[in-house]
Amino acid sequence: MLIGDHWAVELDGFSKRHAAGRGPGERVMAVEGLTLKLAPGQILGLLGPNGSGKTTTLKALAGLLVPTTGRCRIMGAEAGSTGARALVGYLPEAVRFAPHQTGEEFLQYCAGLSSLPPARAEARIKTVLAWTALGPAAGRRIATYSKGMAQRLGLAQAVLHEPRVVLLDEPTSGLDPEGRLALVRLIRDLAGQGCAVVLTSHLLAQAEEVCDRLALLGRGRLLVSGPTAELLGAQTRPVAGASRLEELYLEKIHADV
Ligand SMILES: Nc1ncnc2c1ncn2[C@@H]1O[C@H](COP(=O)(O)OP(=O)(O)OP(=O)(O)O)[C@@H](O)[C@H]1O
Repeated sequence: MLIGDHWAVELDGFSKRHAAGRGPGERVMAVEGLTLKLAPGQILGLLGPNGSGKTTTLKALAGLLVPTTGRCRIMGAEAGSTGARALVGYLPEAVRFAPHQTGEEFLQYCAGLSSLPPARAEARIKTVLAWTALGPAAGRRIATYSKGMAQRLGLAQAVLHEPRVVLLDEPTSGLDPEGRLALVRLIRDLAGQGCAVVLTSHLLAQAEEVCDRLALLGRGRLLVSGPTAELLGAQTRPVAGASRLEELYLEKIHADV
């Protein structure tokens, strides 16, 4: 399960309060006391209603937010440290591309941000363009890309520096079935290469199919987590028209009032 003595991802009592206004008392408790672990090569689906703390958790793991309390670690390194940043790749929910740039220029820019040496940058850009099937479109302006192509480019930037942990915020949202399938294949491929993947999604059927483990958040707190097969195997109450995961989701969210 572990590489060395470390989990790929470890959240230990992670809490985050966001400042919601100018006053010191105006705070939003986005995540409260979240403890989770993920081994290399596993895919974790972070689920929950809007505002339940999924993006806040990913941002903390990416080192973009400092925990209010608790710890977030990537392969044993404190999230946000130089060591952890080199090991983690992040695809935000909405990537902001400069539309005048070509796909290749965008990746060159990202390689610069990651301080990849020129020869390694060139080789990695070639590899990720081929991996995401964007090679033929590499010289085209991003403004001309379909949403599926833009999302694959976003994934290409997330893995450019060969991270061991990849964080994906709603990676297949808004994609057509073919685009979704292409992303799912790439995500599985990453796990097959030994990466730990944490993704958020509102698409329960897809999460059920793709994720080895699931964690359901409600109002910033962990409602249930575990291996997908185990969680769904315990779900026996039949609800007409609902999948086992939809059933579990609704049961836990409705109980969290
Ligand atoms: N920068 C911020 N400043 C203040 N409050 C924030 C900030 N970011 C998030 N929040 C609040 O924290 C809570 C959790 O938000 P978060 O974006 O993590 O939820 P989410 O589960 O990712 O939601 P969604 O499914 O809509 O993407 C919400 O109440 C949100 O309004």
